[in-house]
Amino acid sequence: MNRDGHVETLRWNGREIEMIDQRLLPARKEYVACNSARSVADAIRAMVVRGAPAIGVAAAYGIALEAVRLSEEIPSRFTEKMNDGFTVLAASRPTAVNLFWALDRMKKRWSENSGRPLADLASILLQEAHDIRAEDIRINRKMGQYGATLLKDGDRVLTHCNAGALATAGHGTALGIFRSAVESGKRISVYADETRPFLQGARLTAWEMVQENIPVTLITDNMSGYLMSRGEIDAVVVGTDRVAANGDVANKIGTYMVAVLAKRHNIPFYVACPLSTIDLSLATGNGIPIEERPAEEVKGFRNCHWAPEGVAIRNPAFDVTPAELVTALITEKGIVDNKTLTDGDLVGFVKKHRS
Ligand SMILES: CSC[C@H]1O[C@H](OP(=O)(O)O)[C@H](O)[C@@H]1O
Repeated sequence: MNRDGHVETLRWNGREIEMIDQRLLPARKEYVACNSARSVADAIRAMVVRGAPAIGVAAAYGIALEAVRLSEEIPSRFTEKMNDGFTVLAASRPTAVNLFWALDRMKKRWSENSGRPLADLASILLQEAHDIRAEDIRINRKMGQYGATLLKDGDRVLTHCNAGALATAGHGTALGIFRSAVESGKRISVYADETRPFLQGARLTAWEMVQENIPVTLITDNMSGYLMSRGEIDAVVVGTDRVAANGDVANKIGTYMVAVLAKRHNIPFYVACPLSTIDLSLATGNGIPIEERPAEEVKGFRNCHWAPEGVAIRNPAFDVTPAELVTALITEKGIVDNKTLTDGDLVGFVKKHRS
């Protein structure tokens, strides 16, 4: 646990970045140490570390550690091998824009200091990774404060997948709003979709909430419509991996279904969205790359397979919710309501607030 008493998704041990192996939770909480771009890329692809902001932080450390390693071992091939490091990290997962945002920020830091001795450059890049990690926690806390104003005492709030401390450097985005609401004295209760096939909800969100005694009820993905129809859900709050300029939202597969059901039942559908997750280079959600993950993940779970051999399998890991279904984006700079989104004013909001 870190100073805030929250789980420490990534921690610096003085020479490597350690990250919780989220494939093992909740049964086991174990850290994996990474010391290079490739080892971080492998951890991202295998979902040792997952969640858009956490992926960005991990990638930043992957670049910094690559610089440290190359400056000590093969300084003569520093530029060539650093570019290889950027390439392997960029290829690890396609949907979360935070990965590319972090890589761009590290590349900018590199170019600003390219004339320095390699050891100094490596130190500067390592400090940049530390800063990205610390900023992420601050951003999540600001977002949490804004989002908590949208929840009422006693609200029953549904969430999908895990947008918690485990998906970030700490506090979480959607779950950060829940934590901030509880810190402000609101007695909310969480309904967590199990989120097949990787079970981020059943394994990670439920674990985070139970750890902190925030009331949480686990449901299967096909139960949310029933609970909404019975008036048992007051709001939905989810995270996101990439938001297009028009407000279309990419998030874990199944989010779109939840958004359609929320609209049908007049339940507010909020998206916790750091500015770093907004991709103004894409006009609409049609341009967001959707990761297709291994069929193995759908056949069963871990060593228990229930699908017959030979069956065809699809496994898109994300879907896109159109802006018209989004009640509001909750950012660290304030709340962007649906009218702003559908009027096309998200671009202006981002340009005004993005430093
Ligand atoms: C706060 S971003 C969390 C976001 O990332 C998850 O995807 P994955 O577990 O595959 O990395 C999911 O879309 C969450 O909403």
